[in-house]
Amino acid sequence: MYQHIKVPHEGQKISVNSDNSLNVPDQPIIPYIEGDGTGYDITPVMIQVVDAAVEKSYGGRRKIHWMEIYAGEKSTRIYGPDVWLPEETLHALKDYVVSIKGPLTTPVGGGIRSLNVALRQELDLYVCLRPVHYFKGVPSPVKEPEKTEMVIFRENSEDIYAGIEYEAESDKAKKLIKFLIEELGVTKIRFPLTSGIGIKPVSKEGTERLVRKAIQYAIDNDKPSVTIVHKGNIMKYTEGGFRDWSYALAKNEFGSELIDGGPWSKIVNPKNGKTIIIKDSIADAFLQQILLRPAEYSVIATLNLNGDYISDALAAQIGGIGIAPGANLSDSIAMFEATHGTAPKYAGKDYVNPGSEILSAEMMLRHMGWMEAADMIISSMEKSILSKKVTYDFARLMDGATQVSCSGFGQVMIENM
Ligand SMILES: NC(=O)C1=CN([C@@H]2O[C@H](COP(=O)(O)OP(=O)(O)OC[C@H]3O[C@@H](n4cnc5c(N)ncnc54)[C@H](OP(=O)(O)O)[C@@H]3O)[C@@H](O)[C@H]2O)C=CC1
Ligand SMILES: O=C(O)CCC(=O)C(=O)O
Ligand SMILES: [Mg+2]
Repeated sequence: MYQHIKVPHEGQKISVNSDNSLNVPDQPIIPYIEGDGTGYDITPVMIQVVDAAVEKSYGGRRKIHWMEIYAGEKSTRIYGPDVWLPEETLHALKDYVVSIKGPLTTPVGGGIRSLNVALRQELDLYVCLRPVHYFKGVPSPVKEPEKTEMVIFRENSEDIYAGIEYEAESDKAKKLIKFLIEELGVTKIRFPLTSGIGIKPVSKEGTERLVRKAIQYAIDNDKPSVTIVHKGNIMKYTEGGFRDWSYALAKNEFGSELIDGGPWSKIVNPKNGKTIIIKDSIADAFLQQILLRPAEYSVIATLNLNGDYISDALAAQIGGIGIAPGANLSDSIAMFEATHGTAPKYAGKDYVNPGSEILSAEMMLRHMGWMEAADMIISSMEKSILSKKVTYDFARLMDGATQVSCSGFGQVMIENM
């Protein structure tokens, strides 16, 4: 029994088999978090579009029973002023296996730590999967946006997102800095008395489980390369470790062989005999390469902070974060969410592009094996963009566009199914 979550009277739970495959009933209960800011605008539109795609694909045989669960500002209104992430929300996310969320606000500087990061850590959703795909007709700042076709595997559980950070001049910062200086002989903290200090854990296990998924994805989806993106020249034992453990995993688990003495290597895709190149790129150089030579990159495996930056940069190349979906995955649990945040200046105005959240739901439907409904969302998104009835973010860059609201774009999508 939940305190505030109302379980729908109809519908069943999705369950997980011992091999981590899913049992998806025809009438699953799917928990959703509305989200802060523009979450209020985009989440209902996403639900309407998904319901329409499911209804049109399966004629009533299949139906999602949505179950609202709470986090962020809405949670503090329902559970009490300090309850940002109720225990029962975590319980429902685990128990119902597949879920979707809107964006949640994180204050800069002080205040609560990120609820988005907390959800990923609590549920050990160690893969942040963010496909970057160009839809024809979307205005883009690059000349050939269709050449940007990548899938980001962002490590989602460690790096500086672990939140081990101490405020400048606090007792803990002083203690840690003293330890570094006196016990480890550190001499390079330039201003020890006024430094805030953070710790960046990056592990072999954490790297391996992420990169294993990225390489397997390349195999399953016939991709030509996996690029390990890191800043291992500067952060030798964290980002450099990530690179070295990644190459080692490719060799030990996928039988990769060095190309011209390495470190690049190649594996043979067991499914079709084609070559998959395993390569690496230093993060700063990578960020200019994706603009200049995007066609050379396909699957990207990277650490948490790099993945955060790269996600928004690549989204911009294909038209912006209004159309950038994502998933947070463990071996069994999946929580889908857009790449963008709460865009507070537009909150409650029925204004922003619901495309990222809708495409995140499309990924969710595909994850559930509901391919027809997922395909219908993709084809309707394509038609809707080509019809030039689009939200402000596209309309301001498109010749001859008709600007529609957030809910208006949802209606356009439903009409195009
Ligand atoms: N997973 C999550 O829940 C995430 C949460 N956040 C949180 O969101 C809050 C705001 O972060 P901020 O840095 O402003 O980043 P946002 O992603 O919220 O917004 C930045 C800009 O991106 C554009 N944008 C965002 N969403 C949309 C949309 N749906 N349609 C069209 N354009 C969009 C807008 O650009 P323009 O001004 O050009 O119109 C907006 O000003 C912070 O508290 C942050 O921590 C951030 C990222 C992810
Ligand atoms: O947690 C946050 O507020 C920001 C998260 C973020 O930017 C992301 O996941 O891409
Ligand atoms: Mg981000």
